[in-house]
Amino acid sequence: MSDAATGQNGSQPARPRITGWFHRLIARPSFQTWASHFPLTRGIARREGAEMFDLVSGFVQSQVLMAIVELRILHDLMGGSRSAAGLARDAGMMPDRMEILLQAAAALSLIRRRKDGRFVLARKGAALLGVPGLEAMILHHRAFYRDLEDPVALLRGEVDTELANFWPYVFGARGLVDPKITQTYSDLMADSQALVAQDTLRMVDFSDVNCLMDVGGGSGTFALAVAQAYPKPDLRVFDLPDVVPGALARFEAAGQGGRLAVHGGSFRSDSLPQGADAISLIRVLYDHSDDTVRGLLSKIFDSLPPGGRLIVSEPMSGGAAPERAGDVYFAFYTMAMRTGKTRSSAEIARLCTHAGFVDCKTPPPLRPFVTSVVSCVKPR
Ligand SMILES: CC(C)=CCC/C(C)=C/CC/C(C)=C/C=C/C(C)=C/C=C/C=C(C)/C=C/C=C(C)/C=C/C=C(C)/C=C/CC(C)(C)O
Ligand SMILES: C[S@@+](CC[C@H](N)C(=O)[O-])C[C@H]1O[C@@H](n2cnc3c(N)ncnc32)[C@H](O)[C@@H]1O
Repeated sequence: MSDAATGQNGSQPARPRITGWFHRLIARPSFQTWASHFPLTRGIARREGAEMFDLVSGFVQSQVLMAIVELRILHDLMGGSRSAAGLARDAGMMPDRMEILLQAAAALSLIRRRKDGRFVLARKGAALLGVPGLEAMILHHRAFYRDLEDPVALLRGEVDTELANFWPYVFGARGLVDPKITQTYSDLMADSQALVAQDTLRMVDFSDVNCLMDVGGGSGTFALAVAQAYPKPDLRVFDLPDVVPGALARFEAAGQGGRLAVHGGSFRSDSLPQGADAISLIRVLYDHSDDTVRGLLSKIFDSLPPGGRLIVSEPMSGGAAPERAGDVYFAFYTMAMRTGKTRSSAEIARLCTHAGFVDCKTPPPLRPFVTSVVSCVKPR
């Protein structure tokens, strides 16, 4: 069969001829002009145009958001309406420049422009303030923007990325890093865990679990969310030795100290303790290479009893059905980190099956930009 019939690499079926013809037609400026006027096609043409412009200008929208967060405009508006002149004075900026920023934020529905010209908070801006850790996450995107400055060079592996150094724990480098900086990462990770824990708990039932070990459980945010949602299970957190004391402190502060045991170690070099009948991996696999993941899954398999359950929860690629959060944001984020990758639920299920697990399940994600879940079982 020719390449035209099988696709260039022989693995994809060829596109029907009609599609190529159709795409050539759509790519013609004269057709676009016609379609933008013809009553049956003008709605689609305008919508596609607006979507395309959004794609083209998305980076400016993100920078507007960055300025709004850095200048704490949403916090200011929480106290009531403000004028551009007043906010400009506070920000050390010319009023006409602040007006440009506020007008942009209003166009993005973060704030609202009143008839008298003053600005007030809009629902989206208020909601943003309530998402745990989101402002800090937006501010840390400065490093990500710099890594993305030349995306082709990034894809070719020619960029010495800043994100590769941003999360030092990934290679267990905590001891080498200023404790204040380490605390910043831990806070960002713990805050951004809140929504992940919420969605995971809505997708997975832990009521029959006697002992859950959260591997790579950080400062215990997810383990504590499980403890607070379910009275029965004992909790364990396995993480690097410098990290696990944070989990003990979190459980103590929540009055749940008696339910947690911690294990300091590295899942690269140490075996995992036995005794848990369920193990969770929350935002762990996408930090690591396939080799590390294979080794970790095999250690988890060995440490679980027959019938024991593994729950993986992290943002995932859409795989056969590409998806914005996983395939744009998280895929490029993990690529810039250079240690791991964003995998689809099918890829994760394959790795779990390879380790010996069966009965892999993928519940429909509630918010793919927060997390997706794969769960599986060690055969009895
Ligand atoms: C009462 C009446 C009349 C009306 C009410 C109307 C109503 C119900 C309005 C709804 C308002 C509302 C409650 C909105 C809620 C919005 C929420 C919850 C939005 C949540 C947004 C979450 C976002 C945008 C999350 C973004 C997460 C990011 C960017 C995470 C990045 C994580 C990274 C980079 C992790 C890195 C870890 C590593 C290093 C890879 O391992
Ligand atoms: C992205 S964080 C996720 C933390 C937590 N599960 C969450 O979702 O917030 C990855 C965690 O894996 C831990 N980790 C990385 N390498 C590890 C290793 N070799 N052994 C044990 N834990 C490790 C890190 O310390 C960190 O707490």
